[in-house]
Amino acid sequence: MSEIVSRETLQKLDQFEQLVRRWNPKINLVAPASLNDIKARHIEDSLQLSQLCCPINGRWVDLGSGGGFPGLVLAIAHVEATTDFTLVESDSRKVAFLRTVIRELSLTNVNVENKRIEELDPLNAAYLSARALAPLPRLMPYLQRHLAPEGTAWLMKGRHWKEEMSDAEKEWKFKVKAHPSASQDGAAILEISEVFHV
Ligand SMILES: C[S@@+](CC[C@H](N)C(=O)[O-])C[C@H]1O[C@@H](n2cnc3c(N)ncnc32)[C@H](O)[C@@H]1O
Repeated sequence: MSEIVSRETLQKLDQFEQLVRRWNPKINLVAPASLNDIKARHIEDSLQLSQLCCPINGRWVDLGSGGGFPGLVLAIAHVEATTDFTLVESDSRKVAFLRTVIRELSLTNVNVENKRIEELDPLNAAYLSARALAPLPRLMPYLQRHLAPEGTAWLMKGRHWKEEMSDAEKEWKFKVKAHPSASQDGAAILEISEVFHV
């Protein structure tokens, strides 16, 4: 990880990791079994998007952020002026955690929407991300509603991504490129654009 981010970013990611550890017993931000390996399982996993999408230019919206993966990790790694991040999370306890991190790390490029995705006005995002939120067919309406016409979604999927894609293709037309995930055998990051309901 140290090869891809600056020393200041590494320090902030360490602070973030400490906060996850502190809050996790209360609100289960990550599975307790993965707590010993937060860096590889959650932080570096999230940073894969940074490598795929760089440079980021425009509004990034992370749906169902939970403990901040991948949206808050990306906001910590991308403080450039051309980018701003919105984290959408319906669980108020997780929102309290996300806002605490934002305050303690003095992040100015990220805000949190404490709402259900379905309740939001269209967000016109240049980038949308979602990790462990829902199967692809359930994500497609969110993409159609919240992606800007030229926008791209980056969906972090487990090993059943091919079946999810076949299911989604029954009702949706979209452009897709599958990038193998470095974190888990068989997992993929789906880059999706030009979404239309059939
Ligand atoms: C399994 S967690 C994944 C969290 C995070 N993305 C990660 O990878 O660790 C899914 C999160 O999405 C939130 N969520 C689920 N459905 C939602 C909805 N319709 N609108 C907003 N947030 C939602 C849940 O509260 C939960 O925090």
